[in-house]
Amino acid sequence: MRPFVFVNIAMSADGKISTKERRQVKISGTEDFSRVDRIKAASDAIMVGIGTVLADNPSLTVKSPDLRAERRAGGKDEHPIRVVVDSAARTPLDADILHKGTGKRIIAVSRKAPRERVEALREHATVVVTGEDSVDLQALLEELYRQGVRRLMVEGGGTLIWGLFEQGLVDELQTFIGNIVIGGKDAPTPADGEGFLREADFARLRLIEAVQLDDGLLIRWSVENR
Ligand SMILES: NC(=O)c1ccc[n+]([C@@H]2O[C@H](COP(=O)([O-])OP(=O)(O)OC[C@H]3O[C@@H](n4cnc5c(N)ncnc54)[C@H](O)[C@@H]3O)[C@@H](O)[C@H]2O)c1
Ligand SMILES: Nc1nc(=O)c(N)c(NC[C@H](O)[C@H](O)[C@H](O)COP(=O)(O)O)[nH]1
Repeated sequence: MRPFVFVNIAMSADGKISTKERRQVKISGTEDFSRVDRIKAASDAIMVGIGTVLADNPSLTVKSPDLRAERRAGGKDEHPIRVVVDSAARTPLDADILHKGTGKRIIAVSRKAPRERVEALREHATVVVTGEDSVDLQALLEELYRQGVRRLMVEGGGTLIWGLFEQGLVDELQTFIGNIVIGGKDAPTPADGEGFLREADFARLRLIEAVQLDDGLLIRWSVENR
């Protein structure tokens, strides 16, 4: 058993999620950022790849005091469990995700992660070890389910999202398309990695809704062939 997995990503009108130097850019406007806060508050856990932690240093906390109060009233921690997929245990010990806000953190590493890094991270987070060279995403999702996670939000980046699509582990995709053009053939996109080679393998989506937010468009799809 695994949680319901939905990906939320913001991309430019030309399909990029950051600049080619992986510098974070503001793609969402205020309406989309408050929507992101709401769907985060409605999730049991939120997951990112180590590339995103190193590039953006996100805290992944719920920003609205009202939404945090609602979670507390429902008997939950103020913030969802924060999960980093980090095969080689490279999460910096001073990363905001380890220090900002209360609640549980999980760092998922592989068996090749250096033992001293893993021990240092254990001071701040629960460390889950799966996979040989890179984290076994299926096994990680099963472990999150065992820990009570039923609804998991994935916030990127493109490498982790590709890994989840490649293995048929995504149930829903929410893409906000913002009103900027970033350009650059090497700028990250919502699903990077190798990409599917055969049409038969493509993830197939069904449109749930498309709504205007600010000067952009939010599109929600369910994944049909997971
Ligand atoms: N616009 C947005 O909504 C948004 C959101 C998040 C990140 N970003 C951008 O994305 C970029 C970072 O993306 P990225 O692709 O470099 O890194 P990422 O966040 O996707 O992390 C990739 C890492 O995940 C780890 N990983 C471990 N096991 C894996 C597996 N089985 N499959 C896949 N990955 C595995 C690997 O160590 C890999 O290096 C940054 O530029 C950031 O600003 C944008
Ligand atoms: N939805 C969204 N729109 C954007 O325009 C943008 N740049 C991100 N980027 C994702 C980023 O990696 C972090 O998830 C957020 O910046 C949250 O980080 P904080 O919790 O505020 O520290 N996400």
